[in-house]
Amino acid sequence: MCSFCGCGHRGGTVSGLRAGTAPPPHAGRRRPYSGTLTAGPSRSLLVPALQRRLHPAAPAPSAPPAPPAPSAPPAPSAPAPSAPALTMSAAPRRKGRTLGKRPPTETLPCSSLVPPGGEAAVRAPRGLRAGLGEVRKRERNAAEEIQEGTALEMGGRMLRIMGKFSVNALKSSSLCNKYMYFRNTKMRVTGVTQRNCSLRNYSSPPGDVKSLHSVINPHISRIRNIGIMAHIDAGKTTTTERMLYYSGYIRTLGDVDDGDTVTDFMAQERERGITIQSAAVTFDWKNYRINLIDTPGHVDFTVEVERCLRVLDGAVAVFDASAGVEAQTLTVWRQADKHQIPRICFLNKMDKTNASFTYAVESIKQKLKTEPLLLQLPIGEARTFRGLVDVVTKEQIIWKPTSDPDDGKKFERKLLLETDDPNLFQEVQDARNTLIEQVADLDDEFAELVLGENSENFDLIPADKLQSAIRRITLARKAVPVLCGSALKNKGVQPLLDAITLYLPAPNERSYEFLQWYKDDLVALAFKVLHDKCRGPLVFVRVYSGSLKPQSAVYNINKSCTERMSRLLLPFADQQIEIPSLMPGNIALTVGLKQSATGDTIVSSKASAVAAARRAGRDAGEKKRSVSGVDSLLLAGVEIPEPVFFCTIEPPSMARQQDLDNALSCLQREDPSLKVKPDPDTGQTILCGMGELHIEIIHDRIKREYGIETYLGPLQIAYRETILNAAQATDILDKTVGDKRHCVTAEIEVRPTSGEGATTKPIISYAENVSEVLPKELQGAIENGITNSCIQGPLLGFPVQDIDVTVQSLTVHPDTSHTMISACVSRCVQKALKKAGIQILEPLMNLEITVSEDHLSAALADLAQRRGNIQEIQSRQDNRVVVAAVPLAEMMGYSTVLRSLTSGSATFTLELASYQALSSQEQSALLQRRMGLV
Ligand SMILES: Nc1nc2c(ncn2[C@@H]2O[C@H](COP(=O)(O)OP(=O)(O)OP(=O)(O)O)[C@@H](O)[C@H]2O)c(=O)[nH]1
Repeated sequence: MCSFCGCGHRGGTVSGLRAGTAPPPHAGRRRPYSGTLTAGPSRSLLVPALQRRLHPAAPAPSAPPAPPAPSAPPAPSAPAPSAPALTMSAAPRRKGRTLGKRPPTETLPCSSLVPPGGEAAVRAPRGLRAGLGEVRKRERNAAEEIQEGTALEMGGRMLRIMGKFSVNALKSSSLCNKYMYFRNTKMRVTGVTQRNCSLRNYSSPPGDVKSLHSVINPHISRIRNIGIMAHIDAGKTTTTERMLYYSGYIRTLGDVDDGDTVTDFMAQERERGITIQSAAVTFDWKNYRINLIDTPGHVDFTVEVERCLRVLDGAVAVFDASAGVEAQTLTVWRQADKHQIPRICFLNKMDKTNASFTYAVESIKQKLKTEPLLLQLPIGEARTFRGLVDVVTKEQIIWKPTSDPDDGKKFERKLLLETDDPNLFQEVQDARNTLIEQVADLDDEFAELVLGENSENFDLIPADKLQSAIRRITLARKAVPVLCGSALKNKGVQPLLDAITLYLPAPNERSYEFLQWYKDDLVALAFKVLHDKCRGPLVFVRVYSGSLKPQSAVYNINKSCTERMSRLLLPFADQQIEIPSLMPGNIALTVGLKQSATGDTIVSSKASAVAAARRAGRDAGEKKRSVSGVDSLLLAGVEIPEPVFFCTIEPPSMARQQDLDNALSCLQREDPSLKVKPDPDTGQTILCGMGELHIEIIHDRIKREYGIETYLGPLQIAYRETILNAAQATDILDKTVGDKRHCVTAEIEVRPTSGEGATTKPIISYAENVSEVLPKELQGAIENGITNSCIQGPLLGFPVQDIDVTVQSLTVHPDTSHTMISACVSRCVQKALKKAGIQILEPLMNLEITVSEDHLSAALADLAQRRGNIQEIQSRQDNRVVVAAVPLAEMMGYSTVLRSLTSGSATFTLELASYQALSSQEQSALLQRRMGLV
């Protein structure tokens, strides 16, 4: 039994659960798991089970000995088993029968595909690999047993069987000539060959020094809450995967291109090779606890990045060393500035042709306007990149292919001597002197040291003093340490991990103003919600003060409700471990919180919130403020930008509308940038998103995760409306409902906002004669009416932006309800807006295209046809970067066009810049289109 959800899934509880965030294997997603524990222990056995794995030598406490499983994978330290490999043939399968002549069976000798002991060559097409679950299911039905670690050849490709579903040792005779199906492919096992296949043996934390206490609650000074952020494809996920590997939490390296990394666990992520959802993983590195969040790089998921930054104490900005600072890097860098997050830069992809350390550093200086501290220098570049020199200690770190596979675990670290490489030695010497001068300029304490006894010889300055000064500077965000490496080639990740622990802050080194009002009471922020089919919503929380305990009630300030949390889980690499408490500074998953959504503040009780509100009120000089009125008590939520695309979404039949509504509300809790609303005219459900990819992914998730095949209407642009002139209107509402007469007379003026803004929140003011007599309780009803009328503009129903609204006069009959006041005010504002003359605004996007010189003119010519305004053409190594402003309406399906224009060599990013007015012809053409006249 699955001990998490109580469903019938058989398999290890601890090791059987997926990466950080995913459901158990039976949920049908994600790769299968190796089962170091064959039968799921009960909840109470979780901690002892963990203890046993941490101390493998210790006898199991009271659990009955598990029956010997013939297929159980070896202990982590044991050599990989020698498992037989299957050879299969593939034939197309259509509607349940094979059409035409069966293609000849091709049997390749396994040895030609899998090098001895080599997993590296076992590369299956992503789709096929994702479909192994299917193969496995068929296998089970056919009562066949395949051993984990088996290599399976399919269509001439070798596939690894990654799940554990063997009972008997593999017998070629019993498998040969049996058919299996995968999607439209019928496959036959034609041979079984004994081969060594290394196992991906997940989630056995190294059983060496860690005690249970350190696993659960490390000292706060040893916690690092870190995010990995960058432009799309810079290598965040690859770097994260290496970190998990070197810290010992996964046994084999996953690969983005193969779709088997720990943090990219959604089917869509694995198929597309991109990160869509941030994933939180916890691991330990040299006695430090690292809670790491891998964030998406695509601009459509910027909100996801921002909400993660909210709970981070530090970040690693990853760069493609051949491209330097790219468009999305700038965006996330600004977000990190906003949240005052200390950062480290990691120049990745140093192995790439065109990689240039100097170019990347220069672009950090120029574009990010920050001071880079070069803590490392590369040894070689591009193909010759083989290691780095630590500028602080003057040690060279060289990765030599000493092991097979060359996983980068082993490297040589020794002092760089002049005799080793005189040029490099001089370069390092110069770089160290420059670094010391930079640090001395930024840190007074270090300056004293440099100017004192060591002024004559910088070589005498101890490395630890320099490191401490670099730490202070990084924490104060006066400069950023820069490191380099190649995650894919397994170089530079261990020094990066060291730098994270050395230079990025612990939670107690960050200051949060709100903590003073809570004393030591619990304050936590829910920063991510996932829906697990079995366990319901899983809410990721970060604790700022106090402690969280399972089976306890907590109070959600945003939702004003008390909720019960049933369990607390640590997302250790790709498994979730139940813990008895969560201390300040730490991040964990909670089970049981049904109401909490992303961005909600959680405290221990309502009384605690009220007490904190009172203290905050006292501080602000305002006594007796209500809890709801104390915004400062809520941890700053994430600003969600307005979506730029929308489309209608329909279920396959009316009977499934309820299911669709439910799926959408779950997805909205996970993703606050997704907006869902009914169309006021047609009653259809409208889906609003941040981009084409965002909506496509949501559509796909509804199908895969909720089993609803929905129909999307054409993708449309979310325009905005504004007014051209000031105007005034009067409205009278006089209605008798029952025995009550509701009577309101409102006179309201609207004006275009004078300042720069692009805000859809109207600025509300009251004429002096109104504000003097207006009872406080009516103010809410009036402001509701004004805000509601601005949500849907009078011309096309788009939000109205940049307006000032002044209530000139208001007369209210004593019996009038607040709803009637709101309705009258809303109608009055609509009247005034119509009189003021409506202008439609369209989203204007910042477009950045990276294109080779050969295709530049084709891309520019195409932009000219799209009303594009080219602002700049920069050089980036051998490529050109075109920066332009283009209306979003012209960018539909642009990726396909650009791909064909540039033979797939160009890339682009699109980001909302502002809203610009449509010309009168464009506006009338749009009106006609919307009315269906053209
Ligand atoms: N040559 C080279 N390629 C790399 C390196 N690191 C990552 N890559 C490749 O770059 C591509 C993108 O890698 P990811 O790790 O998915 O990048 P990412 O930043 O996580 O991407 P998103 O999450 O989609 O933004 C993959 O094809 C990787 O194999 C590296 O050090 N060198």
